[in-house]
Amino acid sequence: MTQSSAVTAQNDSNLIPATDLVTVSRAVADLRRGEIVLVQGHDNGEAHNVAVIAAEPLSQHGLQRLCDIAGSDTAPAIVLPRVRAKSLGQTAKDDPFVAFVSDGQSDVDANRLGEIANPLLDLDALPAGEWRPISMAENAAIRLAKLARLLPAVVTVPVSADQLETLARAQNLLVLQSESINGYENASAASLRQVSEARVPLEDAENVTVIAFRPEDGGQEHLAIVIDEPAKDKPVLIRLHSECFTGDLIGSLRCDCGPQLRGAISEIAKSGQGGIVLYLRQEGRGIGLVNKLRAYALQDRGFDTLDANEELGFDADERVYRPAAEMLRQMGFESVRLLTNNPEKLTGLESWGVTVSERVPHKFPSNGHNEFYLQTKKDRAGHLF
Ligand SMILES: Nc1nc2c(ncn2[C@@H]2O[C@H](COP(=O)(O)OP(=O)(O)OP(=O)(O)O)[C@@H](O)[C@H]2O)c(=O)[nH]1
Ligand SMILES: [Zn+2]
Repeated sequence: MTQSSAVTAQNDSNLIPATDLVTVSRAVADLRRGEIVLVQGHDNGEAHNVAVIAAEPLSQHGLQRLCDIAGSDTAPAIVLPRVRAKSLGQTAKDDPFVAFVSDGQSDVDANRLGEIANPLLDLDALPAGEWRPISMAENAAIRLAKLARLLPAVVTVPVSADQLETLARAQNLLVLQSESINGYENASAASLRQVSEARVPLEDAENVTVIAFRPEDGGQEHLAIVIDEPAKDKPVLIRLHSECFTGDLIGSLRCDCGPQLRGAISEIAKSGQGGIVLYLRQEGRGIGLVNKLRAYALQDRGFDTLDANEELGFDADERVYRPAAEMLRQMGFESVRLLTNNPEKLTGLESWGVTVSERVPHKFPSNGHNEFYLQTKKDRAGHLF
């Protein structure tokens, strides 16, 4: 499969421009290293911009810079998932995220805010202050923290339009539109292009080509593991496999990912018709490895796999399937037989134009450690075991 056999750019007028895609990707890196980014938004027709720093990592120096932007009369807000806010005593609001503003800047300390944001810590009372709904820009900032695979919690201060330009120039800070952040995942998926391929014989399938697809913003590559030479004019047997460092690489028994990955490769090889495993870089159902380890710590305290995600401020499943659909399209496959027990993968692929002609069950025996995990997927996530 060569690049020339494939790409015809997807005509999608709703996509954000490539320049915005790159800016969001740069902002993800800034947030991860504790830098401030500036986010523009509007609520009820009125501009509301914020300077944002991630609650993780949060240094006193970074927080001080944010307070300097705000001026001495304005305390920063910490934006938290509702579930965390509830555990800290907030009661009224039902929005998924809410902001807490303490009465004075003197109460604000980076360690304290870091503790407030950390759902693994039990805390006593908050400083005096009040809760308020979040703005569009703060909502986008939470999205950015999720894209950065950080805890979905940020610290913000308001910034006027004039101040925004001055700050961007004087402190070399990135300015982002909320719409660009919200449109990032789609545009990044649509921008995937084949960048390399090689033959990689595997233990369970000798005739294998691994093809790497990279998004234009330089984000993580997704991989197509093409087994034998599947025909393009009939439904191809595929598996969508979401990255799982613990299960795929070190043999974790907490999940069923390792057996599912190896099992899919051998089942496709045995079919004699060829097929594809798409290895998608959405570790931990899209929350990232570090947050998955946090979710495991919560599961060790009694939360199930779905509630643990939500306790951290994520959806139970944050995965997207446009990258998979885009890779299939570029390789010339329109219709698939999908190895899965997860109905969301069927609807996810179909919503991006791939025909799923059949679901092929993909169940493996439990191992003495993952019974509750599998049972939860069946009982609560609708998995078809
Ligand atoms: N957040 C979180 N992610 C987990 C947990 N256990 C496994 N995962 C992740 O879940 C994903 C496993 O997904 P898959 O095996 O592709 O899909 P599935 O939803 O189980 O559906 P199937 O196709 O039926 O296997 C991987 O990204 C794992 O890292 C957990 O307890 N918490
Ligand atoms: Zn796993």
